[in-house]
Amino acid sequence: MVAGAGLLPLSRAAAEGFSKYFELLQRWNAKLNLTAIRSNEEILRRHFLESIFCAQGLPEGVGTLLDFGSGAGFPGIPVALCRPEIQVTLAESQGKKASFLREAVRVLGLSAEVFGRRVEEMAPERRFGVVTLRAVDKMESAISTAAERVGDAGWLVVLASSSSRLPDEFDGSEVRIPWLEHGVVLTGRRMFHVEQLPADLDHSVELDRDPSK
Ligand SMILES: C[S@@+](CC[C@H](N)C(=O)[O-])C[C@H]1O[C@@H](n2cnc3c(N)ncnc32)[C@H](O)[C@@H]1O
Repeated sequence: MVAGAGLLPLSRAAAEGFSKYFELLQRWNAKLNLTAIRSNEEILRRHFLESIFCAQGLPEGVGTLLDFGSGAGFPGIPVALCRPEIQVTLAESQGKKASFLREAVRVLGLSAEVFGRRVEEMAPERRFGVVTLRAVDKMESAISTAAERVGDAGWLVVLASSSSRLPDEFDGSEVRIPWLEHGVVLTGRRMFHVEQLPADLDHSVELDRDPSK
């Protein structure tokens, strides 16, 4: 299925991890309604393949990743399986989903951290090399909260529809998810922190001004 979707082959360890993860998700989902997608085929196509596509496209040399609003673990757990060199933090504020994530981390033997509260409650100094965001409510405001957690020269990666935008301080590119009609991965690298801009800079005037006048 992975090769058919144009993705790179998985390592044996990752493939075994995905198989255990799928089994665990089916079992918990039957009782706790962790994801609105119920059919096995759609779970594989949407949650698994999209997350693997995201994981395989992450830049090299990344040390830490925050999955903002991880839900049942997408894309954070697939990232931890495909890119074991990245230290993943799964942030999920709903108790039952955070419990599932802790169980998944245990069963899959991952070194990922589960942060079972809102990202806004994390220590203010915590920053990450990459912050991922997928299918979180109120996407616009979630993107700006997520952006605050991206470290210097770090990356913000948003799986969304093509109408979503990254904040101005991110130099972004967009890759279409080949098997989805509207799905894209927006990837942007932080150029500067908003608080580093001079306080007296009036952006609207600077950006609109014609340099010849
Ligand atoms: C619709 S689910 C999607 C989960 C997953 N990212 C996916 O793509 O399947 C969104 C999740 O984000 C969580 N969430 C929303 N805002 C959050 C925040 N500020 N901090 C932590 N979790 C948050 C919600 O509890 C919910 O489980």
